[in-house]
Amino acid sequence: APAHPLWPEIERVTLEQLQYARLGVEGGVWQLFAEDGEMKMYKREEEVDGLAVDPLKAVHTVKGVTGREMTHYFFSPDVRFEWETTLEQMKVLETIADDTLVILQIHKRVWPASQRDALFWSHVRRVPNDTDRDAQDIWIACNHSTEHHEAPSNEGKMVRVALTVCLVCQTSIEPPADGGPVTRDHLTCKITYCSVVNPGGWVPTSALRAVYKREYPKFLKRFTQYVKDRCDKQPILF
Ligand SMILES: CCCCCc1ccc(-c2ccc(S(=O)(=O)CCO)cc2)cc1[C@H]1C[C@H]1c1ccccn1
Repeated sequence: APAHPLWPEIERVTLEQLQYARLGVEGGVWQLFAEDGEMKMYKREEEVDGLAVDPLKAVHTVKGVTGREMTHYFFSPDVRFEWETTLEQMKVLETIADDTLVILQIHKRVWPASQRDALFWSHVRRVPNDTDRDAQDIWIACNHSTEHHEAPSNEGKMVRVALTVCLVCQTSIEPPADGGPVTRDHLTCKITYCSVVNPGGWVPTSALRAVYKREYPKFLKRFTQYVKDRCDKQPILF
């Protein structure tokens, strides 16, 4: 494993997020707040220092793509502006490895709040499925706020959010009955997207919850559709 000062934290947080995502939405603590076809979005209403920091967990089933493809496009900075509509600027501050980056993102201002930026490490990895041998491996992409000497301190211009986000994907293959080749029609990708965003500075709770209710379903729907479109007619990446 690369000898980088962030590596122990990246390893710990990524595996913690994997366990957190795999807990699903049992326990009755999660409130369903949006549904669209296979996509179900849950939240928990929590406040930290009077700020709404509502953990979010979404589950979705997407046909025709693999978990490797889904997490690849989520991780890749090159395509982020294709699907992230709230992004104004993005800069890769450090390439720690080909699967690990430090990224600074400036998001569009969301009225009535002041503009926000996010500084985080981003990591993607394949995790062998330890419970079900003949299942496909699990793929996880994880973004977690970090410090970085190259990130400009905004001199009060921008408010920095704190976030931990993960996208966990499990691919299933239903092989064709006639023993023919596996095509995208035989693929199903089960997705769990988790996010906890601390807005970093005061936003009226009602306004923030309205933004979450509007932005998160749009974001996950647009992102997953983007991956389906990109993968259509392309060779399958398992
Ligand atoms: C008044 C709003 C204050 C908080 C604004 C804010 C900033 C960043 C983020 C955010 C940052 C990263 C990610 S990601 O999953 O890592 C993908 C890469 O971009 C996801 C969401 C969210 C929000 C909250 C609006 C909410 C919102 C929700 C989904 C989309 C846009 N805005």
